[in-house]
Amino acid sequence: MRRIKIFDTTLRDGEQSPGVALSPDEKVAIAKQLARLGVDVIEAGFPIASPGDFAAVRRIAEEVEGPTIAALARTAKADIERAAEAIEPAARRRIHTFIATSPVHMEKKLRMTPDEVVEKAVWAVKFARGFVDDVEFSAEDAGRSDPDFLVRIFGEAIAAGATTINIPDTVGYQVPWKFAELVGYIIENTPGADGVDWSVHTHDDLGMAVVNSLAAVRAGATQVECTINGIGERAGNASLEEVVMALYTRRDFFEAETGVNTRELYRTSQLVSRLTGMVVPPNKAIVGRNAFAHESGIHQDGVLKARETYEIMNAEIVGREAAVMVLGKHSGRHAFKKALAELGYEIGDEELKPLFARFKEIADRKKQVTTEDLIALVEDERTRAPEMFKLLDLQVHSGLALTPVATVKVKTPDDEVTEAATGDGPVDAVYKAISRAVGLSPTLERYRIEATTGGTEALGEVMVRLRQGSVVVTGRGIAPDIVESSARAYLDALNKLVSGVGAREAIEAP
Ligand SMILES: CC(=O)SCCNC(=O)CCNC(=O)[C@H](O)C(C)(C)COP(=O)(O)OP(=O)(O)OC[C@H]1O[C@@H](n2cnc3c(N)ncnc32)[C@H](O)[C@@H]1OP(=O)(O)O
Ligand SMILES: CC(C)C(=O)C(=O)O
Repeated sequence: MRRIKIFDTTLRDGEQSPGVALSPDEKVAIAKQLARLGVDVIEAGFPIASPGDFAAVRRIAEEVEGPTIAALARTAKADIERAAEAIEPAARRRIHTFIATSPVHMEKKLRMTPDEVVEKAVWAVKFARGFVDDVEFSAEDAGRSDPDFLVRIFGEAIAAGATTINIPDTVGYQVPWKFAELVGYIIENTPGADGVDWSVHTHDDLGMAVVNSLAAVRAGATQVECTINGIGERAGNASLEEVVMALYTRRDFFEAETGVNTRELYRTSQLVSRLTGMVVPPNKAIVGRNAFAHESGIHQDGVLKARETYEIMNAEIVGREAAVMVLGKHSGRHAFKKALAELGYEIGDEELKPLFARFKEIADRKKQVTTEDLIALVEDERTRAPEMFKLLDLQVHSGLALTPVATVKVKTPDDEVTEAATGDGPVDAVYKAISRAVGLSPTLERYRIEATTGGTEALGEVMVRLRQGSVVVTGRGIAPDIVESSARAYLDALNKLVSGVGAREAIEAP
């Protein structure tokens, strides 16, 4: 196995994400977690950029043990001196100096000739070597640079004392085949190539940062520069967790390993997301909320039978809880039954049928069916009386300047009856319309509504108590729409009243 070094630049290139500014305390907290994660190098910042950045790099150099602490510097005297001063307390320290090598950058931005660029690079590497033994040289925009010019400048940088050579695809222009070709060509042709680490630093402008880094590893790169959650300038950098887990999961192919403790990946991702305020998309590989969740029936059934049918990694290996089954409109009977069994409900095939049908009805109207929804569903179904009256349709009009009016269609033992009524509120109107339809008007003694979970997505669970003479019944109804759950609860109670199921004598107050 080849050992690939992980160079984390969350605190430098990651912090270049628009809208992100970390305080020194926050940077130290992230750096300590990166050390626990086991990265080889932490690029702690760009000390010349600001007094705050200098202070953060300095504190990381003082307080964080384990990884090499690197600081970025242009090929400028003041930058290199400031970087050297900032990392001075670290046990292992690196100065990372860079200059652009693409024609457009040299001509338009730096306004320098290629010869001047080479001269500046050589000078900077030698000057940095005066402070530290570990110097990284990067050819900014290497992805759009002439390969032979890169061979030339890298050869000279190595001769000047650079110990790591970085090939950045600064603007995310590369594609894996071409990038692998470029990296392979450079390593093969640069004098002194064997004595240094070969690094890549890729950006995600075309969504290829990770795959370009992996292609470079195949072509001989020994270090990958990346960030937690893939944050960074513009569309971001190669995501550390994706690079690491790709190398780990496909070690059969890459024949390479990193020193990262993968079980710390999720925790690190959460910390970076919290402190930077950059939300991790739910579908983000490895660390997104859905990365280890299964929603569809066929997948859930497969995973229940053998996890590896739909999982290429265990969630635990990246520090997350085991894969979760999310119940929704695509779920099937196997996952539904398993979820109920986990809640302690022994459900036979006969009972499963109507329960599953109602679950699908609810799931069609609700994004996710929660544990609380399931409990309410089973309890509702189990205490249900034979359906003499069944709700077929319901329409309600209400508003600030409208008298609420409800129209209901109810199936009775003999017929389908449609009735309408007005009321003090939409529920009152519905209850009056149902009473007319079924020819019963018991007293509504109690009405209670609860949301099964928080949020506007919750199912509304309604409980009503009706009284007719000395007989009392309670009814329950649940649905995503609270007027519908009110109607269902009322009809459930009416069914109990006429069937006698669950009916009891009222206890009169003395
Ligand atoms: C690809 C990357 O991600 S590189 C890192 C990018 N990160 C950052 O820029 C964040 C921190 N940057 C900063 O705080 C500021 O840009 C500073 C402090 C570095 C410089 O600020 P200023 O002196 O005001 O210069 P400004 O940023 O406007 O322009 C950059 C200057 O550096 C020069 N420059 C750019 N890269 C290099 C280099 N590698 N070596 C030497 N000079 C360089 C530019 O040509 C320009 O010089 P000029 O003023 O002679 O035209
Ligand atoms: C400084 C270099 C490595 C960089 O960030 C880039 O080229 O994107």
